[in-house]
Amino acid sequence: MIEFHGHPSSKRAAIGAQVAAHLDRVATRIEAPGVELYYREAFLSQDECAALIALIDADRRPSTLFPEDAQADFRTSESCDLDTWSPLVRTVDARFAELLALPPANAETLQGQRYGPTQKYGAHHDFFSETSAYWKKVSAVGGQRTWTAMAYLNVPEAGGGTNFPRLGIEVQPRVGMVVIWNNMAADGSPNVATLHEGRPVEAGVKYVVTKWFRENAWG
Ligand SMILES: O=C(O)CCC(=O)C(=O)O
Ligand SMILES: [Fe+2]
Repeated sequence: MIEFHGHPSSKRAAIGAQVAAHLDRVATRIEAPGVELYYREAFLSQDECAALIALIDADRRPSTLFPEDAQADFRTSESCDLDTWSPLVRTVDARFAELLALPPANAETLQGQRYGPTQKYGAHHDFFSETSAYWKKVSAVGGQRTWTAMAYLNVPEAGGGTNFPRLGIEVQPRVGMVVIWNNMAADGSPNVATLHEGRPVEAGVKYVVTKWFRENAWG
């Protein structure tokens, strides 16, 4: 099956190599065929996780999809953009940028997400498809999404892992742990092997925060 989502890019290839070299020093690599995937424990403290959960509970509403045209049962979680001016969010934003050694200006607004029982985020890519109707719009504002960093704020009683079906890897939530991956292949083109899903929560609730980095300054 041919899945074309975009062309190689020397700029994105360079971002990939530079961030991976940095993460090799500050995070742990998960062996994954053809994908740069890392984790780091205790990226957020227990107190920070609890405070972020409170912010998400105050603001959450049914998640939207980007683009907005996918099936209704695909992303059933609730989510919100976290308040950029909150001191805690500013601290966490700065820590994400430092973790990846990427310019803070390239990061999208920190997104919080809550999954109750049965809720999930179906298999998707975080990169934008250059063949999509929205590509023109997003490419003018920040360009392609390169790296994703997602931190777990709690551990659900059952379910809720982050599954990469093409890698045969399912990451299990741990409080304060961050998972980081490059959505681009080595040549800077969108990497379909990064397909991933938030598995349904079977019992309890799951909270995460996600940071998506663009190739250029965003917003
Ligand atoms: O909740 C998860 O495990 C996955 C979330 C995700 O894919 C995202 O925020 O882009
Ligand atoms: Fe994702």
